[in-house]
Amino acid sequence: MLESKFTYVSLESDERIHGEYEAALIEVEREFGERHPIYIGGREVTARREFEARSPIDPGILLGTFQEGGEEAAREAIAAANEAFPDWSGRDWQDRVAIIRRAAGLIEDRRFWLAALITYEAGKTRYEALAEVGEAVDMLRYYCSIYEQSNGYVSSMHSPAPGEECRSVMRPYGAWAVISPFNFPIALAAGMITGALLTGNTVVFKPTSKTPLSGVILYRLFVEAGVAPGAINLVTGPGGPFGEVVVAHPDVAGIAFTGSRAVGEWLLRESTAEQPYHKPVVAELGSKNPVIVTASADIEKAVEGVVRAAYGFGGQKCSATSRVYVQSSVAERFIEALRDRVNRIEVGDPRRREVTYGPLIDDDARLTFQRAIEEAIRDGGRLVAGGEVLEGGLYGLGAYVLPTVITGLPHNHRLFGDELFVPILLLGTFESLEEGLRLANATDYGLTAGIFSEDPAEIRYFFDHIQSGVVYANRRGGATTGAWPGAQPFGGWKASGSTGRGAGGPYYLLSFVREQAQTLVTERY
Ligand SMILES: NC(=O)c1ccc[n+]([C@@H]2O[C@H](COP(=O)([O-])OP(=O)(O)OC[C@H]3O[C@@H](n4cnc5c(N)ncnc54)[C@H](O)[C@@H]3O)[C@@H](O)[C@H]2O)c1
Ligand SMILES: N[C@@H](CCC=O)C(=O)O
Repeated sequence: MLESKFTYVSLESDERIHGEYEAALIEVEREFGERHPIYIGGREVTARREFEARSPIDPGILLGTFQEGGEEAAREAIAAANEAFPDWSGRDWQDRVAIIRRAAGLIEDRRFWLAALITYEAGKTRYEALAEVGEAVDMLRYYCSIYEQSNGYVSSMHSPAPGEECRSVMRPYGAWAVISPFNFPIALAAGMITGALLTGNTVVFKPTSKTPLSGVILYRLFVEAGVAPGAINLVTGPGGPFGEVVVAHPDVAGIAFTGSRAVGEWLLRESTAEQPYHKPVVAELGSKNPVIVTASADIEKAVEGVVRAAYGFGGQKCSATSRVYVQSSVAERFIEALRDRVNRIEVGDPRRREVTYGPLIDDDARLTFQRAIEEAIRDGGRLVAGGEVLEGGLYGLGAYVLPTVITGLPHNHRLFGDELFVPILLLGTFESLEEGLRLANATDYGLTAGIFSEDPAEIRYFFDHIQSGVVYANRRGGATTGAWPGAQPFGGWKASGSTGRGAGGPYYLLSFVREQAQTLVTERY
């Protein structure tokens, strides 16, 4: 056992992780190259078409071949999830807690293997991958403890009239579609699946086609832990046909989605339009997270916090810092220190210990990076650091790009507003803290935000006025990244989320249940 927990903000690692992780890198390769079915009601199903998943580190590494499940597979899986619902929801809630705790234990036992898988499939470094697996374990255990503390959401209520015995019972809805993104293929998928299963709902899980192997492994883990076949089903394949079915199918009780704003808003709109009545859509979406650095800030701390949050996993986190606003009087000092620090970042093969971040997920991400740089320069932006796509050797195989800082663009430029999901940091300046807050809030998004200031009054002003769901002050380990279950409930305001309740927080499970007020009148009245 490791002595300390390994999180996203761990600044030092236990030496022993390296040997175990490196052994797992070799072991996990034995899983590669297999053909994987879809799982419906515990049956292995094949589709008419298949697709291959390859590693972003080197597309020569074939991770596996997967079924391209279409509308038919989605419908069959919804039927299986509905068939399993009475039994799964009718179990004692303590049984479901025991199963999810077992799933957490299995994930923990295989943490190095799973971290190695994440490295190959998503391109994360060992630090990011191990933290993600730890997040998954703690997320599942945290939800179990919340459910237990809430007595399975059964509460005795007051008796308003003689003989009336009243209870509030939070009940599951039915079969949920769970749709996950590529950037946290284990933690976020496991979190959404658990939200649904623990509370008695059943699941049709569709992982992204960018990281489908993690999806298959996660499905197997939940089944091994004791989730009944049919209570969880797995459909791999493109999002479009799956989405078309789940937004309109009357037997879909709800959708849990984490991913881009465009897809999430489409699901919200279409579900409202197509379903016979309102169904819950738990949507955790993108962002454009700001950091404010005031004149009172510890500049070294601010630079470290911004660098870790802007470039951890190559900026491919919904929580990544993508805008930094610096008070004019310290801007020059901050920019110099930032340039120096960014130029020391090592981009390369994420399997290597000394690498800070690896490849972007795919060629589309590389194109987004290139086009943003061209646009910034065309519109008068200046490169403080980076701006290049790396070439030659391993770099020529995947999408490897330099961490980039751009200044000189007007605050209302598109690049200050759109989520890019690549390692590009936009830098602007402000005169007063009020102006800094106005700039930070000038976006539809509202997921995470940070401030660096040594003045408590400034920090209070920031907390009171920033329009984001997850906010940090003076966080060297990650100015806007690295929320942890049970500590920082992770939910977006405005366009960044649909429920106002954070994942990994005390209210998350409530999105998967609806209240029933039960009144029993005893016979003598
Ligand atoms: N707020 C959060 O908690 C959070 C966490 C992680 C990632 N994200 C966001 O996710 C995005 C990155 O992930 P991504 O590139 O995988 O997102 P994405 O929206 O491209 O894909 C997410 C999932 O949606 C599926 N999908 C695509 N089109 C669909 C459709 N029409 N109907 C149904 N499903 C469809 C995909 O196959 C995938 O499984 C970023 O915007 C990031 O900010 C948000
Ligand atoms: N817990 C992670 C989740 C990021 C999602 O993309 C963070 O806070 O950075």
